[in-house]
Amino acid sequence: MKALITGVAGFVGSHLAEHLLSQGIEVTGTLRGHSSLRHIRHLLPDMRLYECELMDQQAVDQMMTEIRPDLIFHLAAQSFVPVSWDSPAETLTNNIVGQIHLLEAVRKLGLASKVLIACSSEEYGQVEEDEVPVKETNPLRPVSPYAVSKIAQNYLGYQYYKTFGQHIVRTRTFNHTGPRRGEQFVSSNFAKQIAEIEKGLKPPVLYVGNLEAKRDFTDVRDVVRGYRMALDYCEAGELYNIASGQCREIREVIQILLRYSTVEITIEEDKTRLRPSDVKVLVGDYTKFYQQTGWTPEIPFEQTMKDLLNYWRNELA
Ligand SMILES: Nc1nc2c(ncn2[C@@H]2O[C@H](COP(=O)(O)OP(=O)(O)O[C@H]3O[C@H](CO)[C@@H](O)[C@H](O)[C@@H]3O)[C@@H](O)[C@H]2O)c(=O)[nH]1
Repeated sequence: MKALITGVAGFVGSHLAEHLLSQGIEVTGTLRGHSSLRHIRHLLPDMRLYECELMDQQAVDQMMTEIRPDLIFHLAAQSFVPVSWDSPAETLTNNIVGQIHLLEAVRKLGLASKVLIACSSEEYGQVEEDEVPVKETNPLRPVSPYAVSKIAQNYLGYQYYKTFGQHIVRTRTFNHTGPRRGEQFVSSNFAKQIAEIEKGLKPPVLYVGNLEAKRDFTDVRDVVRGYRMALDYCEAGELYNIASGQCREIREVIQILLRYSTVEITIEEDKTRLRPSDVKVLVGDYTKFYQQTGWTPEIPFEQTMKDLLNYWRNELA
């Protein structure tokens, strides 16, 4: 069984590669020329890397001709919401066109690959309090260019399934975190700041943005287990929420991280961290995914936060 992971050098890609390799699957991961290998260096003896620019159709065709994967996990994307306000055109182009090139290669080569498209709960956007936990059928009210790019990826997946019969499964994953999470994302950013304060690298002030937002966090290691199950058990053309079903105010993330630390801190709002529009509440109903696969999250959020803090302590050591 051969799997292709696009964006393997990223946070989710590295965990997914680890998981698939542990199951005896042959893994090839794509990355861009300038990507750092620090999250995947330990996997290199067992995994093939393929430098491929997804914006280049010819490069994608060549890679797919060589690899002919049974499973494709399409993760590569511009994934940080605030960047999408600074660079909306780049976010939309990267996230949409890269995926078109991948699906076009599958079509032109007549491959029977099963494809997972990593969509996002951000697509739901402005969710009303009485709509949570949100089901896959909830209206979409996107409030960022990133959300729009993910809606496009989602519907392109649907369209290629309908038009060409490709085996495409779409997952709408809610927030996920854990060791190796990029430092710009909220839980990782706070954990890194706390680790820096512990080491005396910065004054005991934790800079924050909007602490009133509510999110649904799942451990990345549970998410990647779900991604494999999605291609094993889910129906082509269908869309599934992957979530924990638990709602947490961002403020609570700080409280939990601080339980594992002895530092005294003050919290200060950093206005540059506030967004032009922020999704107020996202909590997912993953009943459909559970019924199809038997998947449930296993790692408690507290454990995830402990592991994330330890990750940053090791990085700074
Ligand atoms: N990044 C960040 N966010 C902060 C901060 N303080 C408060 N927040 C709030 O914390 C929430 C989560 O922010 P992020 O971690 O940046 O994640 P996101 O915008 O919810 O998007 C993530 O989840 C999506 C799934 O819903 C993913 O699709 C997306 O790629 C990303 O992982 C947002 O409401 C944000 O305003 C801060 O200092 N930094």
